[in-house]
Amino acid sequence: MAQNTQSSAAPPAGNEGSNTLGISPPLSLNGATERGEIVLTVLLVSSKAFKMWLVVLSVPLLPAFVMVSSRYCVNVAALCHRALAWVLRLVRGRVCVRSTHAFVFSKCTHGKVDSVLETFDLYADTHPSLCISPQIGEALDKVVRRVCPSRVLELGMHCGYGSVRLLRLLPSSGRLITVELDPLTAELGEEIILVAGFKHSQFQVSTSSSAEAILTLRSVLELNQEAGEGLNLVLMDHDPQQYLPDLLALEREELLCPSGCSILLIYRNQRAGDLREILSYISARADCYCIKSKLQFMTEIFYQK
Ligand SMILES: C[S@@+](CC[C@H](N)C(=O)[O-])C[C@H]1O[C@@H](n2cnc3c(N)ncnc32)[C@H](O)[C@@H]1O
Repeated sequence: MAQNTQSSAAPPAGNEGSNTLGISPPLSLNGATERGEIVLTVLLVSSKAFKMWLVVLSVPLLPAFVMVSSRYCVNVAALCHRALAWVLRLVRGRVCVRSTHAFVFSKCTHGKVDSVLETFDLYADTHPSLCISPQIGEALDKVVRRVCPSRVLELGMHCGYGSVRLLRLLPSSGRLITVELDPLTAELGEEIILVAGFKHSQFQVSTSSSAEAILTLRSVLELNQEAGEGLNLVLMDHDPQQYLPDLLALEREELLCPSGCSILLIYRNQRAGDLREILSYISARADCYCIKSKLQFMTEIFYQK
């Protein structure tokens, strides 16, 4: 029954001008359609002519256009890359130690320090990361090259980026003690330091809070107090709330080299206010402390007794 109803409603073949009921449109409507078609044709023709003129006029400008676009193309591409990287970091949300480790472990060339650092930087380009940035890294390198430390303490190892960066500039007799609160992070970070090619004779990972680690440092470092031995460089990159208590503990335990020790305080997100307490302590202790340099993200203080 339904099939019959449909076939009777279908328009007869060859009657394209009719609607489904077979009724022709009124004459006035046909006229309007024709006028519309004429206007459309005129528009098409004139737009074609316009395009042609545009092409003709732009030919002499082509070399200048190529020059300008090739000059700015790089910047546009870099801008697009940075925008995309920023979006990816935003979307990915939280810092993930396992993901950082897996990326660096699988993509770097094992045994090549520079490759390890570059792979960390590559990861941080498109993922949220707590590792120190290349900008902080370069400032850190400058201090390490100037101080030439033989005993270094890093508080806040994370995935080992800073440790690798420090270790590569230490003299052959140099030693790094690096402290990490979180056991999984400490384990994965230690593996990366080994992947970079360093040996346990050059570094030691202490899996504990900075406060606990400082209490054991004297025996770990096997310091000869009579010879005036101590730490030559301390990198604080853990919890800014702990910077002052840890500095006081290092002093109390007599772990800072009396002939001179540089203490680097890292602060992220330009939150220099985090350092207010420790800096007011330093300025009150002008007898043995001074501020050596202040950067946007790092302050170097110098201790000498
Ligand atoms: C900003 S990340 C350190 C980045 C690292 N220095 C680098 O170069 O990649 C801070 C690390 O400090 C650790 N941490 C936080 N508070 C700590 C504490 N009181 N003692 C030891 N480690 C701590 C965190 O678990 C985290 O892994």
